[in-house]
This record gives sequence, structure tokens and C-alpha cells, in this order.
Amino acid sequence: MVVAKLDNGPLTPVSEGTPALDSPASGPSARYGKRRPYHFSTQCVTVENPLQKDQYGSSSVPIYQTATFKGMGGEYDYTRSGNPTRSHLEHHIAKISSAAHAFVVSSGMAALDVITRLLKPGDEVIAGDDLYGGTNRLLTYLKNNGGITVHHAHTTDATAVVPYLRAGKTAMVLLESPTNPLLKVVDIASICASVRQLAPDALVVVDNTMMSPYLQRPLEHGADMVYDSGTKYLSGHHDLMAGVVVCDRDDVAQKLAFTINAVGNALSPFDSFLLLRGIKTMAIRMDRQQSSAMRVATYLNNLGFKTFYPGLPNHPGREIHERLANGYGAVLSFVTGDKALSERIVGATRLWGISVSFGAVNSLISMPCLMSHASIDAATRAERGLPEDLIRLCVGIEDPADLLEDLELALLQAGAISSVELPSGERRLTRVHPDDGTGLIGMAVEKISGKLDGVHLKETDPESREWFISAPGKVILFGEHAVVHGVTAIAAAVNLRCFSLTSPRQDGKIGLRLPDLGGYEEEWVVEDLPWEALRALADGEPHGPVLDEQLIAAVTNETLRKEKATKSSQNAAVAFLYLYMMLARDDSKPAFTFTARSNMPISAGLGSSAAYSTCVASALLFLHRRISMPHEPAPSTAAHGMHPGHVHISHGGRVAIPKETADEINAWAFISEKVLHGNPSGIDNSVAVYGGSLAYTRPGFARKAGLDPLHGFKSLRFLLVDSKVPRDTKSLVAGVGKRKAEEPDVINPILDAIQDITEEARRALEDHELPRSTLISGLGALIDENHDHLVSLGVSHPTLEIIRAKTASAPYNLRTKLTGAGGGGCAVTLIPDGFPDETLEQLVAELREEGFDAYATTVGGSGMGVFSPRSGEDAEVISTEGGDEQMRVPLSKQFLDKDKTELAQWVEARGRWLYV
Ligand SMILES: N[C@@H](CCSC[C@H](N)C(=O)O)C(=O)O
Repeated sequence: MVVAKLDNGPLTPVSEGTPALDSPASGPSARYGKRRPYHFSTQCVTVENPLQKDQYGSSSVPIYQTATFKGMGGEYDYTRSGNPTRSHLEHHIAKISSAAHAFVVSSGMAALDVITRLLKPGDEVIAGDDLYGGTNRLLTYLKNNGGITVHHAHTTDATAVVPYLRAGKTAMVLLESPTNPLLKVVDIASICASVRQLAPDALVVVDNTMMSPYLQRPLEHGADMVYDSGTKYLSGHHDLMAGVVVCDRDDVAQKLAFTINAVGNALSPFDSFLLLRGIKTMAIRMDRQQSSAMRVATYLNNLGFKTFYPGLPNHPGREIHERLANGYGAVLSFVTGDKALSERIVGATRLWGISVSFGAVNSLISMPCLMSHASIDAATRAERGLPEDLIRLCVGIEDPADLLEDLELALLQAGAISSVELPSGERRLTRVHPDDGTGLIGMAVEKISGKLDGVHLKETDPESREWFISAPGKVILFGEHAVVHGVTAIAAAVNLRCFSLTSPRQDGKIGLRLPDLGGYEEEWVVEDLPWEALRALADGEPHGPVLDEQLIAAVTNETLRKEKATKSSQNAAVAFLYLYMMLARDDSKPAFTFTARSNMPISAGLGSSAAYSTCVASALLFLHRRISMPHEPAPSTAAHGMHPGHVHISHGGRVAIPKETADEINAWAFISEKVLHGNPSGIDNSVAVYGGSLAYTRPGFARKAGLDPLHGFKSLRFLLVDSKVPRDTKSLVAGVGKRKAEEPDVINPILDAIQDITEEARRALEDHELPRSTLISGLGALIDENHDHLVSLGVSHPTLEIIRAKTASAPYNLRTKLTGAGGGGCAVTLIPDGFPDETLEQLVAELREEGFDAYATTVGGSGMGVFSPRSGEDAEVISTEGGDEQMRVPLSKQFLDKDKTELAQWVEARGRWLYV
């Protein structure tokens, strides 16, 4: 549609005397009686065409939803050729674009199609080397089928087009600025000048979609034609597709109008109406979008990600861009260094929609190589320097704090950054470089203290992150003590756990905090540890079966402040330091605080020490970079563009830690158990690491050694009763060993009998056709039998017998045995199916009255688990007394202070756990 050229006025404040050329574009009477042009945002919302007044004075342009118009010789006959709604839109677009002519067609690519139909075989086109995939596809088509020669030049350098400019040959120079998706800036004015000089007949065409007429009007810089995907900022809501072409030259406009009518791709009346409506809010939308984009770009840039955004001070084209445009737009992109990492980031966002396109009110995230630019083949992408790991962000109008937080959570969840707590309680966000193979260490960059925005790059720090690790306790159902002597034992994980948190520190110290073990707390300067006593293991060398007693002695005597420690906490500290030193490398002695909590009774035979050992071993192996942290699996994605999509089957985090990693953790958890207990069987740590239920036979004896998972425990319920009688596992185990050595004829038959029990139990548990009632009553009988043998071994205790008697009495009639080392500790009671809840509650109450603790539990749950908390969720924000300032309570403090009864629920809610 050809319209009269309207001057939409400068976008910056105008001088009072600027003449108005057309009343709709003019503002109210100024103070001195003159009229001045409206500002851009006013023009956007002022949709008036003096040549096309509505008969009813409608405030909104009506939709002329008609294909035909009656009569002959009127202005309109057929909507393909012209439609009043579309005319209004084209008039409006011409006005806000400072253009004489505007056309609207069915999409941005349709606009380019209309434009390139001006070419004829033999013509040459010069285009950029970073350009939208669809543009590249159409140019490639014309090259292959239309006899057009296409040169791709590095248009960021204005002189790079010069060698291709040939008078009489070059018919079109196609520019984008900033480019999609690398946001390179092209000096449109300078290239236009070269074209005029060297190939005067060539048309300079600019894809202005990234900027919209609000921010950049290339006709003012010498371009001949400008097109926009109206799908983007002009419409702003992703509810329509449209393309816009504007130009000043009448001859060019006539040809465009001819093509549009001839091919029939003009915009429909309804979409014209929608686009007209969208334009009204364009300026206000874009103001918000680009201000948020600046914050997002600054945030990423400060984290150390290579970020492409013309508003960043380090953008090489910023100065040129500022000459050409009134703003930086709301599209930016950045690279992570790893395509899989980028995919994880994109998949982890919630507020940022994974989608092609940009310019809408909703923020979008995409990977151009897989999506908008997938139609450029991989080799060409590589040749043109389009990074496969590039993430493009298109910022919408949401609250920027939400956008930043969602992005930060995604970066944390994907493992692209980590959050570190400083001794001062401040948090530091640290970039994790994907290429270090550990998922842990990289360059540190940033400090934040509670606010996600306003992040400011300060200094480089050693990188680290916080880790939660947890491991379950266990209940030995059959075979305790005997297992030490080569008998098979059956054990299962319980839903009581040890939880640990490693919090990196910057002062060269390691700290150990065991609040549930008498409030034990100590720290050591890493360099002051007795390194001279360490015989370091060679890389890959396993620990071996014998502890380094020299190191244990050095650790015990030279580092522990014994007045602070109970026997248990002292042992826990020695195990921790022993593993720390054994696993350290010359170049890896991380400083951190290790805090362990437990919601299970300690020293009660429930494997609390093995759960602790598993947490210690896992944390140290991870932090010493002996094993890698698991990454979250790639989420399900729908097929998009050339990307086939991916199905992720959710296991609730289970089976996410590979077997080899678990084996390594188990080997070192066993070392820790040895430090703690002298001669453990290894079953406790195995259950703590692998979870589920296991039949375990220790190596080094006549029976075939092994660790076999068992199935069938899921539906078994037990009551664990803590006698609260303290005992020393080490001496109880040693006591049985001594008796075996002294009275083999008495002890060995007992051990054999226990083997018979475990085999019987195992058969019953693995026979899935065994009637349930037979299984339960059989297990009950085996419980009694096994307990009697433990009594014979001398490891029961009067309190355990009281508990047995109580649970066996009417109306309960339950079967109970000691579990673990005995000598006090816990008893385990089988709860048959259908046992009434009230009766169980009554039993628990009676046991409590007698001074025991009781825990109803199920067995067979997950083993060791790990996750790195998300900074946005890890710190409670509380108001200070005055209420006007907010303070963050560091995660480690919350963890330390949490009540035992709330611990599991709180920790589990902190993020997505990944389990063995
Ligand atoms: N599947 C489409 C992809 C459209 S990308 C749209 C937009 N210009 C952007 O840059 O996101 C295609 O192949 O054209």
C-alpha cells in the first residue's frame, strides 16, 4: 500500500519549532502556539488515518473480515489486493518507521521473499556471515535455484563488503544489525555509503527485527528497504505471524505491491487488526524489555560467561550501535563452553520458555544451533563461527528479579555456577568451568550478598560449591556378629539417615561440626596437618586392607584437642582427618567445613557410623576430585527444529550415581569404618552406600564372598526400639572374636546355625510366590531363632530382653531381636501386615513410658544421595529487627539449627537429590 509519507518526528526531545506535517502525528498545542511532533510512544498508540475515517468513529480500527467488496471501481475489490484494516496498519507502520511506503505480509520470511523477487538470475547478493537461519535458507535456495550469487561477508567490518561490490552486478546488500544470534553490530551507514559509491544500483536491505522501528530506523542511515518480522516486537505477544517492509522509493514500492498482490501473501484482516493493536504498546514493552535485558546481560557477563549484547561496555560494536540506534534491544546470547551444559541450562529454566522467536512479552530461551538456526548445516555454522553451545535469551516484560532468579537457579541446577558461603556469611556465585572434568572446579568470579541483581565482578577466587550428601542407616535383620566371621548377613536400609553439608571456606582451614555428637566442633589449618606422617597413595592406588597406624597416631596425637571430644567424636574426627589426608593431592587440599547431622539414634546398632562414614567418604572423594559429581540427566524435550527431542524417564533421582562411583565411595567408607570400629564386616557401609537390602558375605572365609541385592523388603515394616543403653561396638565385636578363638567348638556351630537362618530367610524373601502370611510368620520364627543365638554369643543385654518381652506380650504378640552389635543399642520388631495403627501407637507409647525411643520404619530405601543446593532456595530471608533490612541466614546455619525431627524433611526439600 502506498501512503503519504508522514514524519514521525525524532525520538529524542525535539525543538519546539519542528513543523508537523500531518495532524495525526502532531502533538497538542505547545505553550507558544506551535505544534510539535508526538514522541514515538504517543505515535504508536495514536492510530489515525485522516484519509480513512471510520463511518462510526470507532476507537479501534474495525476488522474488515471479508474477501470481496461489492461494486466496481471502488478503492477495494478483493482482500488479496487491498483491505481497509490492512491499509490502516500499513499507514501506521509507515508513520512510525519514517517511511513513505509500508507493506504487511504473512511472515518475516514472506517479507524477504517479496523483497528478493526484485532479483533476477545473474544478480549478486552480499549478506552477512552471522544471520538468521531462515534468511540463510532462502538465500541458499536462490543460489541453488534462482541463478543468484550469494557472498557472505563479515559485515561487522564495514570494509569487508567492499571487495564484493561490483557495479552492474551487485543487486542487493542484505544486512542485520545487531545480527541474529551473535548480536554483532554492523555499520549500516558506512556500508550504505560504500554501496552508493561502488555499486549505486544495488539496494541496501536491512532486517531490522532485532530493533524494531522504535530503536532503529535504517532508512535514516541510507538503506533502501527495511523489513521486520512483525511476529516479534511489533506484535509483541506471539499470537500472530507477520512481515513488514518499508521503503521510501516509489519505484521499489510499486514492484513490492505488484508482487504481494500477484503471489497473495498480504496479511489477513484479523492479523492486521492484532498487529495494529500490538504496535500500540510496543514502546512501553520494549523499554521494560531492554532494561531487563541489560540486567541479565550484566549478570551473565559478571559471572564470566562470554556474553553478546550491544549494551555491554565490552561489546566491540557498542559505539557504532549507539550511533545507529536508540537502545540495545532485548535479545542477548552467551556461551557456556559445553553444549551439553547449555542444554541442561535451557532445560532447567522454568520462567524462560524454550522457544524460537523473540520480541514477545514472555521471556524465551533457546539454543540457536538446535532451533532458529538449525537450517544452517553444522559445517557452515562452524565455518562462520556460530558456537554450538550458544544460548539465546529473549527478554520479556516479567519482573527482572524473577527472570534473574530463574536463570540463576537453572545455572546452578545445570552445574554452570556454584554458590559458596564465605566465612562472613555472604554468598559467592562462582562459575564452574565445564572442561575441568570434575564438575566442581573452575574460575570464581562473583560475590553476591542476598541480591541477585546488581551483581558486581570483584575478584577471582578458588571455585567450590556446597554439597549435601546423605546416607541411610541400616538394620541387620539376620546374621550380625556372625558376619564378621564369614557368615552371610541380611541387612536393609532404613528411612533414618545421616545428612552432611560441605561448605567451602576461604581461610585454608577444614572444619568438622557434629552437633548431634555432643556438639563437637573443631577446625584445623590444612597446612598444619601432620603431612610428614602420610605415605601418600600413588594416583589410582587403592587403600589396601591395613590402616596406616602411623598416620592415625599422628592425627590422634597431634591434631585433636582431646578436651573437646568424647570418645565417639574423637573417633569421628580421626576418621575424617585420616580420609582427608589420604585422599588429598599436592594440588588439591580444599578448605571447607563438614557438618554432619543425623536423625537416627547414634551408637544404637542402626549403622549411624556407616552412614557418617559414607557421607565423609563421598564428600572427600568429591572435593579431592577423585570422583565426579553426578549431573542431572537431560530433561525431556519435545522435538523442535532439527532436534529430535529426548525422553527422560524420571526415577525420582534414583540410580543417578553410577556403580563405579558407588563402589569407590563404599571402599573408602569401609576405611572410615575401620578407623571407627577396628574390624567391621563392611555390611553397614555397603547398605549405607547402595541402599535397598543386601545379603553380604565377607571375603576371606570359606563361603563365597559377595554383596547381592535382595528384593522383597519394600512392604516390610519394622519397629526400631532404642534401648538407650550405650555400648562399644568395637569391644563387642572383639569379644565374640575372642570367644571364637578360645571356644571354637561352641561358637562355630552357632555361626553355622546363623548361616542356616540367613539362607532360609533369603530363600523366603526371594520366593515371590510364597504366600505373604507364610513369609511373615516364617520371618518371625527366624527372628526368634537368630536372637537366641545372639544371646548365646553373649551380646544381648537385659534391656533388650525387656523390649523383647514387652513386644511379645499381649495384645502385641510381636517378634523381636537385637540388631547390630547388641550389648544395648536397638531391637528390631517385625510388624505384620494389617497390624492396627492404634495398637502400634499404643505399643510405642508404652515403650516410651519405659524410657525407650521407638521409630516405626520401612526398610529398603535409597542409599547414598547427593545434590548441590540452589542458592536462590538455600537461604531463608529474614527481616532484621527494624524490619526494613533483610538478612540471609546461611544454609549451613539453618542446617545446624534444624530440629532433628524436621531435619529429613527440610534437607530433602532443599533440591533435587541424586541417589546411587
Ligand atoms: N523452524 C523455524 C524456526 C523459526 S526461528 C524464528 C525466529 N526468526 C528466530 O530467530 O527465533 C524455521 O526453520 O524457520
